[in-house]
Amino acid sequence: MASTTAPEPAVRISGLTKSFGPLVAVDRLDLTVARGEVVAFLGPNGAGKSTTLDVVLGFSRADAGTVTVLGDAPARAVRDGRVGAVLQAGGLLPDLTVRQTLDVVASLQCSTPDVEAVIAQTRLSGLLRRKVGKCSGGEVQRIRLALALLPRPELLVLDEPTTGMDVTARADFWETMREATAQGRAILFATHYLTEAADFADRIVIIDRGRLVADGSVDEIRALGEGTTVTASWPGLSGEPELREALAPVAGSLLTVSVHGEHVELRTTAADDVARLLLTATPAVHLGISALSLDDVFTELVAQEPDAAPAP
Ligand SMILES: Nc1ncnc2c1ncn2[C@@H]1O[C@H](COP(=O)(O)OP(=O)(O)OP(=O)(O)O)[C@@H](O)[C@H]1O
Repeated sequence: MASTTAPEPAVRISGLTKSFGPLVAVDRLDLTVARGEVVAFLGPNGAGKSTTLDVVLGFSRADAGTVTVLGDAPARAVRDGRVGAVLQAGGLLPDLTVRQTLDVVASLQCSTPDVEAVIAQTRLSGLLRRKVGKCSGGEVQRIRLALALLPRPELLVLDEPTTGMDVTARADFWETMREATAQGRAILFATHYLTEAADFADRIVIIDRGRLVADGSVDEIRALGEGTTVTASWPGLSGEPELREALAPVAGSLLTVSVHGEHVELRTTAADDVARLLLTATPAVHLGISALSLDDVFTELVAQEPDAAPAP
């Protein structure tokens, strides 16, 4: 039940477990999305994102744990029009125009949606007479977004909404999202694109093999990656042993070392010392120092899960 003083979060997932036969797709997952918060849900293929979102949307039931949406059972919150979803597949009739599609869906709603406002928000006014079957992938996702916004939902759930779009279409979709969601509704979106997570979300949640591996702001996630990357060219370098020998005084600071021909790449907790040594005591040139990218951190986080994945 929603309280008048302290509203329940948009999504509260506690100990969610969901298996398919012997495969544990989601394993004791805890995740909360506050009202008005925008959360990106990341993980490699098969990590359990869609399985989790299916439970949040009431399409399937948890084997264990609890999920509430806006303080209610997921299926009920969805039925009451409090949740909008943008999914990848299904649901649209190719022979209807965009206008007809919006009108039909609007006519099925309990409340009277402001169709014109949604058309403006999702920049569909130039497409209204086009048949849905003739729209591009990016345009179809904008139509789906418009349909999801019609009931003015308090929570929007998007499952990889920009997959398959080119860079321009993706940027356009998120720009539209930004305008369409300026009203402070909560958003939970699954994505494979770290940049859109970093650009659009307040918080990033990463899962791997059904388990939570990181949950925090973009800066907090980035800070999980230890060290700084130092790159250089070393003309005539014979191999990694020669590099390691030269760096012996700072060996304790080295996290990773890789050598590709004359190209050297290191991760270290003492970038200045390593850089000084490379430039003064070795033939290395073209030195570069950079913070770890979000991609580096993501790769590291999902690679270091200790448990073996269940057999497929
Ligand atoms: N209905 C199902 N029956 C059997 N196995 C399933 C079913 N749905 C999902 N799985 C399995 O559960 C695991 C998690 O799948 P899920 O689709 O949730 O991952 P995901 O993180 O959304 O992946 P992707 O990024 O590739 O979409 C995968 O191993 C998948 O094969």
